[in-house]
Amino acid sequence: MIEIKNLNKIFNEDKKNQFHALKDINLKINSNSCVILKGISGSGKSTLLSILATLSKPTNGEIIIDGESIAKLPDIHASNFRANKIGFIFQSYNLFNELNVYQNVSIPLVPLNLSNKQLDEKTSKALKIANISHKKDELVYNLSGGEKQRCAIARALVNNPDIILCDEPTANLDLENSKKFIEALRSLKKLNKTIIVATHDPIFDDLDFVDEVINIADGKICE
Ligand SMILES: Nc1ncnc2c1ncn2[C@@H]1O[C@H](COP(=O)(O)OP(=O)(O)OP(=O)(O)O)[C@@H](O)[C@H]1O
Repeated sequence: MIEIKNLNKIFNEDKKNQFHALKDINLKINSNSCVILKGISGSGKSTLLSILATLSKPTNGEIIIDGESIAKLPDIHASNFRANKIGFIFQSYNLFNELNVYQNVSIPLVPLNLSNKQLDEKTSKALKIANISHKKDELVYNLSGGEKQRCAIARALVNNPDIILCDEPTANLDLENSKKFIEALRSLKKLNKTIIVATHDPIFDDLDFVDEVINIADGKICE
């Protein structure tokens, strides 16, 4: 269970360009559920996801994930938390073009100090689930958009995280690849992951495996 309590994010606090991006957010997200966080550009979706991923800290408020308070974790604990619990799929994939698919997918395992055998087993499994094993030796630079997305899915899965966060995952995909991404999400749901997708893409409307749609506007949750 993810509990968000009275969460606020103010950028550039006390400066002329201060901006209140998240305003008193309160949410409960059940484990193994798939939630769509819907809102127009600039509504605060990415800000909320990056705080949930411990990639940035809130100005105030609490986030409790499976009983652990994560909002103010010191950086070293935050990176351990991420390595064990979180898979993140970014809008722009955030892959290293000059590395091959296998190398990109195995990156989140580096902090875990695994043996080569364990590293290979986990990486191969993630490549298989994301249906990108056949390109494992290819440089990411040479992949199509849909293949880059599948590589990003494999990287998000490689540490077998409980929680998968997706930020505008279909923004750079055509309709066919967007539909394939939806089917990949459906499979992740069957693997009992908790999935949060931030999007304004109508393709996520009315999906049978989505448990809840949360609307966000101007940094606030709309009831
Ligand atoms: N580092 C920052 N400094 C100042 N303002 C910021 C910063 N990051 C985000 N913002 C502002 O916070 C608001 C919310 O941004 P956010 O990226 O969370 O929106 P979003 O809903 O994800 O938008 P999009 O769909 O376009 O990605 C925006 O107005 C943005 O300009």
